[in-house]
Amino acid sequence: MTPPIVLTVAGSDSGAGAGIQADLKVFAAMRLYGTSVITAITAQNTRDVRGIFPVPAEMVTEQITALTDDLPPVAVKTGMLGSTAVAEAVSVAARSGLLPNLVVDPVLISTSGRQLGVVNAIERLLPYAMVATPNRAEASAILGWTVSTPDDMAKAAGQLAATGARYVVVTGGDADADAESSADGAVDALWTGDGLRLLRGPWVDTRNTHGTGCSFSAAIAGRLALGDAVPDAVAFAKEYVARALLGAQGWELGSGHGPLDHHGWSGRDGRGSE
Ligand SMILES: Nc1ncnc2c1ncn2[C@@H]1O[C@H](COP(=O)(O)OP(=O)(O)OP(=O)(O)O)[C@@H](O)[C@H]1O
Ligand SMILES: Cc1ncc(CO)c(N)n1
Repeated sequence: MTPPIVLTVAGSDSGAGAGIQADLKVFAAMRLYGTSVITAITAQNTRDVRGIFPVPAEMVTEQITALTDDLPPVAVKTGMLGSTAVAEAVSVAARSGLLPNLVVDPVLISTSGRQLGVVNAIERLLPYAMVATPNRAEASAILGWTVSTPDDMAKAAGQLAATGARYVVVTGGDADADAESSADGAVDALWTGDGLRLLRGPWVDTRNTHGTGCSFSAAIAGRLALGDAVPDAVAFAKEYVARALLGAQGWELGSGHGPLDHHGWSGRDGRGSE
């Protein structure tokens, strides 16, 4: 069967744990055909982001039109956009209907603390999002108040719907900074348009968490490309990330936050059947 096309619009991570490289691994693990539009090049490893080279907005537009003319995606995710000009170029494409089933991961700061995006750029794109996937820090930056507990996450998910995103998942993966919340398991809050749900999964105790957010949003886009409804795609992505974290728990790649095992299906195929 010809695989569905799924597109990532994101930054390159030289360490290949996050960004474009992580997204393409997720798509490959799901046996989808992944394409990519690169918004910035980062010099990065498991410890830090050392340099950022932005791609000009015109070149981002040229990549998008080259793909939509010949390899049109069924679903799309965005990650690091870098600049307001790039976010504007991506918003123009979204407004023209070139980016269907759009999952917006509002990347603002890397796990290692480097600024990778700006709030007003993300806000331009959110009205076109089918799903937005901010973590707690990103939700806090967009809303202007500190999102911390599961109750806060649920409230934030509802408030973020006002940005125009149809579904919002506020993820709680940075809870390793916060032992109390990791004791509750891995909690995410989902706004579905007509209600809120808390999604709970087992907490995986590991240092290898580089790229969890990128992989999560890529897996959601992947399942949308396969025809899932959004809540099912989100549930699948949560389980996928948990498995990928477990698979890489014993890995020793780099001395910082190492990558996930994107192919760690434990006998499953990429489309979720045993
Ligand atoms: N240690 C963990 N154990 C289980 N699930 C986790 C863990 N860390 C993250 N997750 C899950 O991974 C998904 C992505 O969430 P997370 O909050 O980590 O994204 P993020 O902070 O944007 O990632 P990044 O660090 O790549 O920016 C969520 O479903 C979250 O619950
Ligand atoms: C390129 C890139 N995108 C996203 C993230 C966030 O994890 C990162 N560290 N690097």
